[in-house]
Amino acid sequence: MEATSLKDILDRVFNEISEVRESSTPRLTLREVGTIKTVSTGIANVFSLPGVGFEELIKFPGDVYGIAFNVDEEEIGVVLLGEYYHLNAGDQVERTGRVMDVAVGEGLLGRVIDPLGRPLDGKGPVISSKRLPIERPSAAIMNRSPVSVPLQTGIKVIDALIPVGRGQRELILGDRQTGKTAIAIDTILNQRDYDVLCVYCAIGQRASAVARAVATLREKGAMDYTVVVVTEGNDPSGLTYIAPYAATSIAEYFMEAGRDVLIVYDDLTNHARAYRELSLLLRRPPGREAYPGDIFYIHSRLLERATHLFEKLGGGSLTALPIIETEAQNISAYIPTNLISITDGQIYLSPSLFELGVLPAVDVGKSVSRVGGKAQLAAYREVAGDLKLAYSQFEELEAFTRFGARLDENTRRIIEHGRRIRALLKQPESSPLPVPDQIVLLLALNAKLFDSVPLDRMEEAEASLRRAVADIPAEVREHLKADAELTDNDRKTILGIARKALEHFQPRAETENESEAKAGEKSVPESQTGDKTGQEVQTEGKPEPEAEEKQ
Ligand SMILES: Nc1ncnc2c1ncn2[C@@H]1O[C@H](COP(=O)(O)OP(=O)(O)OP(=O)(O)O)[C@@H](O)[C@H]1O
Repeated sequence: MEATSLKDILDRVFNEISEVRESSTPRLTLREVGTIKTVSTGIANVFSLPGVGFEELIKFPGDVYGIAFNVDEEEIGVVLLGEYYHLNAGDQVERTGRVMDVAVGEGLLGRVIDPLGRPLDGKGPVISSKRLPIERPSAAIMNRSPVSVPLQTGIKVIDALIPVGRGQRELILGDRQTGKTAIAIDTILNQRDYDVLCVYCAIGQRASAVARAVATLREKGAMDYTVVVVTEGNDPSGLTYIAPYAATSIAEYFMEAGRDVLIVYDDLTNHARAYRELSLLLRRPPGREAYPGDIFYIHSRLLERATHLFEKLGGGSLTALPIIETEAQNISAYIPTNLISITDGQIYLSPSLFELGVLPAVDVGKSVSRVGGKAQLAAYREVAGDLKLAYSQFEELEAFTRFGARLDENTRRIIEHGRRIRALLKQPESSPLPVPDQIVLLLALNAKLFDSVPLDRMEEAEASLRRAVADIPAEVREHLKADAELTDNDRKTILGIARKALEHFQPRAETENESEAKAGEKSVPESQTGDKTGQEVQTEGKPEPEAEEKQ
């Protein structure tokens, strides 16, 4: 009995000792540590990290991370994502075994963050339960659905003549200060009524420009459905380089959850420059304009992620509006041509139109939307064809008026109509127009109801017609919003209301006294001029700054 109990005791003690031994066995984790060889602007060369993978995240002292970009046998070129002034040759760095990822989720809506997900708006930490890698493969062709739903920008000239569809990539390009950001921000503002989430990615922008954009979004209540990802001009180039990829992952999370998303990259010129800087510092061979050979690939793999997913994958979409700055209107420079060939169309902003006060300064002749037309609402399609034709005819003929040439009646009419089109397509910043208002204005314009309105009263006439939109019966207004052809009855009702709203803007008939007074002043009164001359074209309405300054 005693012997058994002694054996039991010994067994128990033995078991306990083994348990203690097992639990106290230190868990060994492998840490691969390398050493900094050199540090330069935004770049570090590291050696003794033989197992590192391409684009792996490397941890530097002071909680700074870097991405392994050049992976050679002897050393690794690392792009730094933070301040590097405290780093020295000889410092130790560590492999992390993971690639760069970013926090995603609903908690990001309304926030201003940097590409690493750090808050910049002073509203505390960003709440998110999921992270996605910043570089992800784009959707397979079989998972993509055709672009079929319009993305209303609320900007008349774009919605009517250069329509954008959900899932499309439409480039906005133009010289500096031509209103590129304004178009993108207005498009975001207009998404409030359409349940489209937005991501605005400011890449290497001036802090004041970013602050202005965020203030506009906040003031107009657009931050509720927008995420702003910011890198400023003085941020490390590495951070600027990863910004659009991180922003796209944030947008893709929503798209994969079945939502429609709009992403703005403002602008990819700064992105290309940051990549060029990094590549030159990493001693990659420079090519055209000193850009590295894979400059096309960095933008194509980014924009390829914009798409419209199939219904079985949730049917979400990601529409991309990349922005590019041109120099001296040179749209055939390297980066603009790359982007033009990657995207499904471009909106070109002309500095000369901007100077003439034609805002937004969209040059319709140089702008195109390759897939948006298929997604355009039927009511727009009805007006767009005539409008485009009339406008391009006008642009061709406008040159003649500069020389004060005598114009026949038909040409004069085309020019007068074109001037009304140009005046009506003007639109102030931050005031996107609802679809019914746009279609009513464009129908009236096509029906030449504006042609007798003096040019200096066009704004007033437009406002009057917009007020009259409220008088349009609800079922007709629904037709305008729905993707349905307008019936003859709809058209008649709309034009009837438009005629009434515009009747006060017809040129004032001269009273007898006024005519007599004029007759006294001039030997040949204007009303007696037989044919309409070029001089008359220039004196009608307000003197035309467009025609004069273009000389
Ligand atoms: N439709 C408009 N109506 C009135 N002003 C406008 C309009 N569009 C743009 N502007 C004004 O034009 C100026 C330039 O606009 P914006 O900053 O959008 O241009 P940008 O091309 O993005 O400039 P940058 O080259 O600095 O990025 C701003 O002062 C803006 O307020």
